[in-house]
Parts: sequence; structure tokens; C-alpha cells
Amino acid sequence: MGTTITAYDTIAAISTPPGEGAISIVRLSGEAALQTAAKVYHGKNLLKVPTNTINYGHIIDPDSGETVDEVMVSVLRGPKTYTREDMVEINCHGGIVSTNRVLQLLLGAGARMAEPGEFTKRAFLNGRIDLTEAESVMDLIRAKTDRAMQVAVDQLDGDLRRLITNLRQEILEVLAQVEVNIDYPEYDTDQMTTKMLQEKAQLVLSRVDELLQTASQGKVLREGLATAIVGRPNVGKSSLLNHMMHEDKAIVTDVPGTTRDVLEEYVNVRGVPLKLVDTAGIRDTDDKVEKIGVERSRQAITKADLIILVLDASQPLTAEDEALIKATAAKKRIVVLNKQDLPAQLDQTQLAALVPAEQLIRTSILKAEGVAALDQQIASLFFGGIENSQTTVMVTNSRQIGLLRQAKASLQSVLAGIEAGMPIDLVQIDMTAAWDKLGEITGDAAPDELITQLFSQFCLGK
Ligand SMILES: Nc1nc2c(c(=O)[nH]1)N(C=O)[C@@H](CNc1ccc(C(=O)N[C@@H](CCC(=O)O)C(=O)O)cc1)CN2
Ligand SMILES: Nc1nc2c(ncn2[C@@H]2O[C@H](COP(=O)(O)OP(=O)(O)OP(=O)(O)O)[C@@H](O)[C@H]2O)c(=O)[nH]1
Ligand SMILES: [Mg+2]
Repeated sequence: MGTTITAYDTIAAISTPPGEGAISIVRLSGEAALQTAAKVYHGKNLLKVPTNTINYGHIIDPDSGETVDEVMVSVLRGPKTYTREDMVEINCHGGIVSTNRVLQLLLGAGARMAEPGEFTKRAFLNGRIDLTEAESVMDLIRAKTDRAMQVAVDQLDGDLRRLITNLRQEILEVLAQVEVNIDYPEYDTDQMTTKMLQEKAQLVLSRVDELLQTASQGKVLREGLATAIVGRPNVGKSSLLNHMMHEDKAIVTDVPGTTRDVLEEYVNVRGVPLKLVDTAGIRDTDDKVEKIGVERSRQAITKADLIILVLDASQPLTAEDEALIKATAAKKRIVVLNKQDLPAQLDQTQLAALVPAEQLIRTSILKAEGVAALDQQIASLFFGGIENSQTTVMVTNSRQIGLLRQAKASLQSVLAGIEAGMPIDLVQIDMTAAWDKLGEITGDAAPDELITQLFSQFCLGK
């Protein structure tokens, strides 16, 4: 990742969402961005206007002389731009047809259609941002809660980049020292070298461990916590989903077996994004459609990170309830004892023997009672720790997590090697591997295919 800017061709894309809007932006980046725009623009000479100015004018079809749109054009000269290249942004009236015409004219004037994420990719290739910052751009766009957005903004600010860069620096220093000591063996510094390597490996390992501990929460923030609402028919699962959504999404009736299919919705519960899955009530059934639904419910249990098991307090515990309690016992779970507004029929002592008290929440969804306690339980299950520590750097995506795990394994090999009295140059190899893996996180040592693959997941025009 150099600081000198390689010349890339000039790319163009519509950077606003497709559809009708008040304004839409067509963006250009590359060596010939200004010249390309100037070919289709009538107004001040874009090649002469000061940088970071916005200029009023018209887009004209150079072939027909026809006016295509009335626009405002930003001129942004590199290297102080998003991509570090010369950039032009054309603010069009938000019509689909006219915005597309403007893009087509730019392509006719010599620009190439940008690939998804290519603007951000150039910001990376030109050294303005590292891979963690680039990834955070995507996280920021997709963030579903304030908290997830904050984590992304911090990462965009370079928090993770700085942390990883510092760790790599620590490793590099010790590796350089080892190198010197190997070159001058007459100083008999072997023991010192080993001790230094060991201390450094321990230090870096503990930092990597701290980061990895944020991973499960980070992933939940980013992707949402897969939460399955399960229970036998008619206990109030769909009612619970609707209540949490503040919206009547699922069909609720007093007919058992109402929900036939699995319904997925995103909700934000006190900062925890849940991917909530309403399932068909589980029971033995001969109904063909319901049977498939029940099978899907069982799969939803397997896939879920969190289970909300709903029971009906107004009826005795059934064999199906018991089977479900047992089937979900090993999972992270909250058991909701619903219909508290009706006369109680369920045997509390029988239940207490099956479900730990701290997992139990009593509700009447009909009367909107007890649901706040449920929200609280979900929040404390997952954010008990981090809500108070706003400043922690978090790792949020599986690519970063995977590389941290690999770095950890290499550091553990360093320590095991030293322990076993292995020769220093072998230990050195593992230490170097850790340095490499950390470098892949920031992109300082990332293979080309990875970079291509990573940016292809971006939106067009970003
Ligand atoms: N119109 C518009 N709005 C936008 C963007 C854009 O590209 N265009 N952005 C696109 O995602 C975001 C803003 N992100 C940006 C990040 C860095 C720079 C930039 O020019 N950085 C330079 C110089 C900064 C300065 O003048 O101090 C640099 O870091 O060298 C610009 C936008 C959100 N809003
Ligand atoms: N009295 C009372 N009735 C409730 C409560 N919660 C839900 N109900 C009613 O119970 C019936 C079933 O609710 P649903 O939400 O459809 O139940 P479900 O678990 O999704 O049922 P299936 O989709 O058939 O598995 C409806 O008539 C609801 O209005 C509650 O707290 N108290
Ligand atoms: Mg239902």
C-alpha cells in the first residue's frame, strides 16, 4: 500500500439509490474525470474552476446539442478526495431517465462504468484507507441499529486499523531484534532473545484474545441475532412477534396451526438487532402443509442463536411442551410463560423442575404485560458487558475474526515452541506468520483475489 498514486482509468456510476428522488448524483473518478465531465457540461470551464467548488450549469448531449439536465457539478481535485484521484460529482434532478442519460453521456465521453465498490477500492489502493476502514463503509450503510452504526463509524475512523498496526509494529520490533542477535551469536544473547520473543508473543496474544472476545457481540451487531420463537400451536408466538415489531406482521387467530411457514423480520430490541423468526407451532400433525411448517420450525431451532420458547400458562404443561423444553435446553434461551391474564392451569413446580428460574419471563401479550422484562432480558444477555464500555474496539466481520484466530494459533505455536526448546529460527517462522495474518486484516498483506472479492460485495457507485 503505497502513498504514490498509480494512474487508473476514469470510472463513472450513479451513486444514489435507483428510483425517483429529489436529487441524484453521478460520480466520476480518475485521471480524466474533469476532462470527461467538461465534454458534456455547459457552464464555467471545469478545468479552470478552483477545487472543491460546486458549479451551476447544464448537461448537453455533444452529438445533438440537446439539453439533458440542469445540474450542479462539484469539482474535487486529488489527492484530497474520497478516492485520492480527481473526482467530479454531478447533482442531477432525481429522475431515473435523465440521470441515466447523464451517465450514458459520460460513458460516451470516455469514462468506464464503475464496478460495485470501485470508488472505495480506489481509496484503498491509493492508500487513503485500509481494509478495515473499507469494510466499515459497508457496515455503516447496512447498520440496523444506532449501536451497530457507532461501531462502524469508529472503525471508519481507523480504531481497528491503529490497534492492528500497533500489534504488528510490536512483532516487527522483536523480529528485528532476533535477527540482530542471530547475526552476532558471539554475544551469547540466546537466552535474552528467547525471553524477549516469549514476552512479546504473550503480550500480542492477550490483545488478540481481547479482540476475539468482542467478536461474538460484534457479529451480532452486524448481522443480527438469529432468534427463533418456538412453542406448540396457539400459545401466542405470532402475537409476540407482532408485539416486538410494533406492527401486525404475522397472522394471529385462535385457530391452532395458524402459522404455516417461517416468517423472518428484523427488530431492534434495546440496541440488539434481532433477526426474529416466527415458526409454525410444533406438534404431531397429519395436515400436509402444517407438517412441512413443523419440520422448518425444527430447523429454525437448530440454526438459531437465541430461542424464545413460548408456553401457555392457562393450560397444563403438555408432553409437546416438555419435549420442546428439552430440545432447547442446550441453547441460549428465554422461556416466556404467556397468557397470564387467564386463570392459571400450568403447574409451576413441574415447570420449575424443568426450566431455571432466571430463564423464565411471565407475560400477557394480549395486555402488553411483561414484554418490557423480555426486552431487558434479551439486552442483558448480549450487551451486559459492552453497553458500559463504549470505547472498546470491536471486530465485527467473519473475515477479521478468522484472521485473528489464525494469528492467535501462530502466537500459541511461538509460545509452545519456546516451551519445547525449539531453535529460534523455527520460532521466528511462527512469529512472522502472526505478523502476516494481522497484516491481512488491514490489507497490508492481503492477496489480490481477496481484495477483488471483498469490494465486489459493495453497492454500485460506492
Ligand atoms: N457528495 C458526497 N457525499 C458523501 C461522500 C461522497 O463521496 N460524496 N462520501 C463518500 O462515501 C461520504 C463522505 N466521505 C468522504 C471521505 C473522505 C473524503 C475526502 O475528500 N478526504 C480527503 C480530504 C479531506 C479534507 O478535505 O480534509 C482525504 O482524506 O485526503 C471525502 C468524503 C459521505 N458523503
Ligand atoms: N388471553 C390471552 N390470549 C392471548 C395472549 N397471547 C396471544 N393470545 C391469543 O392466542 C391465540 C393464538 O395466538 P397466536 O399468536 O396466533 O399463536 P401462535 O403461537 O402463533 O399459534 P400458531 O401459529 O397456530 O402456532 C390468539 O387468539 C391470540 O389473540 C395472551 O397473553 N392472553
Ligand atoms: Mg403463529
